[in-house]
Amino acid sequence: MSSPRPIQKLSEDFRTAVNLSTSPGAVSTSPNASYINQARPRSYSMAKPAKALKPFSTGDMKILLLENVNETAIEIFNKQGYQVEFHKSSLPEEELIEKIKDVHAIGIRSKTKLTANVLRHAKNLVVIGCFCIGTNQVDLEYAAKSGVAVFNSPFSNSRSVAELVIAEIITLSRQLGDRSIEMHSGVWNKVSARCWEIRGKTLGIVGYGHIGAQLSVLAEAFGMHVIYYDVMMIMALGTAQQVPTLNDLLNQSDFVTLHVPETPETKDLMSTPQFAAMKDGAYLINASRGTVVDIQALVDALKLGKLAGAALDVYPNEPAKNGPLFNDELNSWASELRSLRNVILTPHIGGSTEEAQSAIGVEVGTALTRYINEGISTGAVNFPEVALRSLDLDQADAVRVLYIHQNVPGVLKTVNNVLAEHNIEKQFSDSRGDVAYLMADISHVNVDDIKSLYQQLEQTTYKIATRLLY
Ligand SMILES: NC(=O)C1=CN([C@@H]2O[C@H](COP(=O)(O)OP(=O)(O)OC[C@H]3O[C@@H](n4cnc5c(N)ncnc54)[C@H](O)[C@@H]3O)[C@@H](O)[C@H]2O)C=CC1
Ligand SMILES: O=C(O)C(=O)COP(=O)(O)O
Repeated sequence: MSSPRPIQKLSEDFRTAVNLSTSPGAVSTSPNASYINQARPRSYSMAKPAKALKPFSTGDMKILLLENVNETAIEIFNKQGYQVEFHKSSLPEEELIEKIKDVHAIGIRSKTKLTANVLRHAKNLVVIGCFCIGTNQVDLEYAAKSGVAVFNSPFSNSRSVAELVIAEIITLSRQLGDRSIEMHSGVWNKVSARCWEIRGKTLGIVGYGHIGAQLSVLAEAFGMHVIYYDVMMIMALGTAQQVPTLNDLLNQSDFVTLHVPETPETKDLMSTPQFAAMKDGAYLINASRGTVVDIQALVDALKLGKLAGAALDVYPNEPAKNGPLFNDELNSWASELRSLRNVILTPHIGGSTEEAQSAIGVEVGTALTRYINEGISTGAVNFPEVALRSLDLDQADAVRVLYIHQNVPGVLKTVNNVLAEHNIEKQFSDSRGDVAYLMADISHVNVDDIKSLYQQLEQTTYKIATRLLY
């Protein structure tokens, strides 16, 4: 092994050698102890001090955060010395395209649409963070094929959504929304007609995943009988029962609540025939995605008195920012829906609690930092999941190779021929669909080797993206 050199010096040498400034190639900087302590996966041995790897010198990494991503994430990125640009709302497509051109990472929530048309302008993009559960707003396949990993927070706001739904079940059942609106306009209207306890009523949960299952437990604690429909066979919690078809659920439930992802199969899952199949006087709750309900058909069912009420948190078109924007221009049925009684309308706040947002900020912020600094893709939603134990601090002449490529035969042979001049200490490779990802730690590499290694890997036929960390 050659004698260790100051890491900052090595970084400068490499930057000069390969003439890279802010491209997603690779330059390391000095270790950042706070990151090592906070973010290292628990399963990693801390027996030997780990070498911190970064692809850019401090300050080169540009992160664009939209939609009021929580300050816990900003703190994580600031500690790394990354440049953070923060916006409270999402951006119009043209502005987004301009901004995404030179950023290395972007953090969004459910509004920002990262379509192929937007992503093709993102020449330096390494990673996308969805600071929410849903990832339907991102073209995941296009991102993967461009070598961009996508991370989300699979369950940090599930409890918040489940609690909101419990509140809505009682609010609908007791017509609390209407009573409150009346009182605010000075009207005393004491009624008990068609106001019910929820005890003993049947809750039908469509989609028994993280949110549906959590809700099931809470609802049973209120004395409700729970049934659920899911495309998968899922173990029932408590005394809940899975039913074989959506229709079985619809014609037994007093409350139907939707917790499915946005997919082609769930588009208009609830439309005229499904409302017809529901019990007379039942209620619908949707806190999943706006496309899951045909809202004009819901308006008709409510007007006919078939349903006794509904609570909607999500809509096919949602405003990009706060303000008086929920109108017919956005969704043709908006004013008709707003005029209906016992209909609760909320502005996509299911996951909007201090607890959820702060947890999501830490979770996704940490995942992005780990991917940027170490290449670890565990938990990515569109990408092969690859991780290696960290390099030790004393491994000054070691390089971590991150090589994303098309998943075709023969690539590893070519790449290993390039790497074989060095000592491959450890390597791991995985594929997902058309994309594969190789991570290798190699030693006995000097600065000139790094340049040539980078160039050789960049020239391979099936390469999608290369990063070298050291
Ligand atoms: N309103 C809000 O603020 C929030 C909304 N969401 C939405 O809620 C959705 C569900 O979240 P999780 O429970 O965490 O997801 P999950 O992935 O844990 O569960 C979804 C369940 O739906 C089932 N499913 C999929 N397609 C189906 C179909 N066609 N019919 C019946 N079941 C189907 C799946 O098998 C799975 O069990 C998210 O995808 C997101 O769109 C999530 C968080 C906050
Ligand atoms: O987590 C999700 O999927 C949500 O729908 C919440 O979205 P938001 O973070 O409020 O834009």
